[in-house]
Amino acid sequence: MSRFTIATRESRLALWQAEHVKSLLAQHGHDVSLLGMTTKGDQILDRSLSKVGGKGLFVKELETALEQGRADLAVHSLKDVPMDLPPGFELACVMEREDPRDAFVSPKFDSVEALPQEAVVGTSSLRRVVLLRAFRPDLRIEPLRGNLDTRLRKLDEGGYDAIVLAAAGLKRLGLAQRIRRVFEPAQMLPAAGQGALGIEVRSGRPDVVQALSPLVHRTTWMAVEAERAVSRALGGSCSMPLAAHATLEGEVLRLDAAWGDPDQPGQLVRAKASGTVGSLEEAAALGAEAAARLRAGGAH
Ligand SMILES: NCc1[nH]cc(CCC(=O)O)c1CC(=O)O
Repeated sequence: MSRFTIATRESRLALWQAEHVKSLLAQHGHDVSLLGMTTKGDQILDRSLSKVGGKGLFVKELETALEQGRADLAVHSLKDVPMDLPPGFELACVMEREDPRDAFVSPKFDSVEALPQEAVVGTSSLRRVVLLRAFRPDLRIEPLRGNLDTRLRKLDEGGYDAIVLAAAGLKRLGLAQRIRRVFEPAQMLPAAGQGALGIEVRSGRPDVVQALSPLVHRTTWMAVEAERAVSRALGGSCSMPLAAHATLEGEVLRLDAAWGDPDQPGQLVRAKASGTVGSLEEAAALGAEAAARLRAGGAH
């Protein structure tokens, strides 16, 4: 039984996730404390993240804490974790996925179909923008940044008719009652890794990897490995207008991916790949296959 420190961001969702891992590790007899920190990504609320360095801004400070030995593990929403970690770091654990779907949240309207012409929808996700435009080109999509509570507050203050958020975050924070409708993946394909938690460690920490092994959810890991491989093959950034969603039944993995050109509203490229997978490498190979199909269809 060991003592571990978890580096975490201080948003309500990040703290929920870190506490969740803490309690699971405690059930396995470990003594765990949290080290809360504010990252650059949390401070930048006015600009699009893709313009200032991408979502990696959410993980950098946590990695520094791992590097300096101030913490032993960092818990992340996998969606925010860059496709390739910097040298010296590794993904030691992927946990069981929460709902991977996007949620429609609105004080007045039941679904995106119920929105009037030219309604204002808040999201800063390029993926959500290109997918929404593909079936509702009339909507006025306005930027919306900040943590979940901030985004809900901005909706309640009347700035938007509706917003789109990950169902997982809302459910984890006990805000599921705010969900008016969950989008089926066929309509709003989720982001690679959405709803899954990933745990990062400094390389060369077999003690931490060992302690985390009971928390690993292999089915989720296979699915997100395929999803992340799509993104990696198309350039690795997590701020691309890209969606990738995989499910696993037995050993059969089915992967759907979509890419939309922000400059060509309404045009989406879609691709699928499926096959039997017995390892993370095989799952990643299906992701690369879907990415090649997207590229052949014009994704860049
Ligand atoms: N982009 C921010 C982000 N990163 C992780 C989640 C929560 C859902 C998850 O764990 O994937 C969210 C909120 C959202 O997209 O609405």
